[in-house]
Amino acid sequence: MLHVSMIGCGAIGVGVMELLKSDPEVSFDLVIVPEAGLDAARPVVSSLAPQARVAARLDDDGVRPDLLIECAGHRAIEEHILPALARGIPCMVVSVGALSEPGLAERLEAAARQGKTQVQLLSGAIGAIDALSAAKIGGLDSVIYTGRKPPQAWKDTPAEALFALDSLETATVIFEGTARQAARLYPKNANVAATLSLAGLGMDHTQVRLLADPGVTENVHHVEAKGAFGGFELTMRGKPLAANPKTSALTVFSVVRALGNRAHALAI
Ligand SMILES: NC(=O)C1=CN([C@@H]2O[C@H](COP(=O)(O)OP(=O)(O)OC[C@H]3O[C@@H](n4cnc5c(N)ncnc54)[C@H](O)[C@@H]3O)[C@@H](O)[C@H]2O)C=CC1
Ligand SMILES: O=C([O-])CC(=O)C(=O)O
Repeated sequence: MLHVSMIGCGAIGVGVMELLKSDPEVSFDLVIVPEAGLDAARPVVSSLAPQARVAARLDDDGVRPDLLIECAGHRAIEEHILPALARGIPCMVVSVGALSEPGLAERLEAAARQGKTQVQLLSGAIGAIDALSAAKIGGLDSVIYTGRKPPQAWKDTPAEALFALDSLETATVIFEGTARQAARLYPKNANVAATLSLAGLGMDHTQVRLLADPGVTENVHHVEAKGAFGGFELTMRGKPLAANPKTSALTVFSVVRALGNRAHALAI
């Protein structure tokens, strides 16, 4: 039985608890949300994981989880993942875009080394991370990522001030630049760009284009990679979650897969 503490009780966290509620090998013991979200989270958690407590932080002296998983947002890495790693608790992270902040990847590595443990960055909404990180070993020449989402998925981002999202009639490039710039400007939409960079050519050499496209209903991720291995092209058409159109449903499934791979006897 894998005893899991989870940070976040939003679109991803709820989806993950729903899918794992009848898995006898995974137990959610604690769900961490900010102080202001405790009352809202309690009834949701008690219906999906009745054994779980809801709290604003991991206990300093309580029972240690086998695994701490972040499904919350960039700030949660600083607040919860770094100290847990230093205490030796293995962690998984879904808000990979946070690692675009200079020095954070190195601090995560240092904390994990201090705690003699490991932090796993999950593939989330994108596929072929295994192929890309293997290709990197032989040498990569270029990685180009194009993210295309319906205009409403760019609400509450800098694109809202720059483009009339509600009345766009054609696909519009809202950002073009490096993965590092994309992750800084569009943190909730640039996790994929950051994940591809960390697996491949790095934040400053992975090219990114982001589009608001009234012609799509899905979150479309396109990757073109070339290198000593040859090349690949990948197009993912991710259905957005009803609870959060910025998040593709595959992100939930990727968390469930990662937890299953830790908990079950056969991993794939
Ligand atoms: N790697 C990938 O492909 C993807 C990663 N993500 C990441 O996952 C995160 C969560 O996504 P959703 O569940 O859709 O968001 P959401 O907004 O529906 O839920 C976020 C939850 O985390 C909690 N939370 C926020 N900050 C926190 C903190 N500092 N400490 C503890 N709890 C905190 C909120 O109260 C809420 O319960 C996003 O912010 C994004 O960074 C999202 C989509 C794809
Ligand atoms: O499609 C998704 O779930 C989210 C996304 O684009 C990202 O964070 O890069």
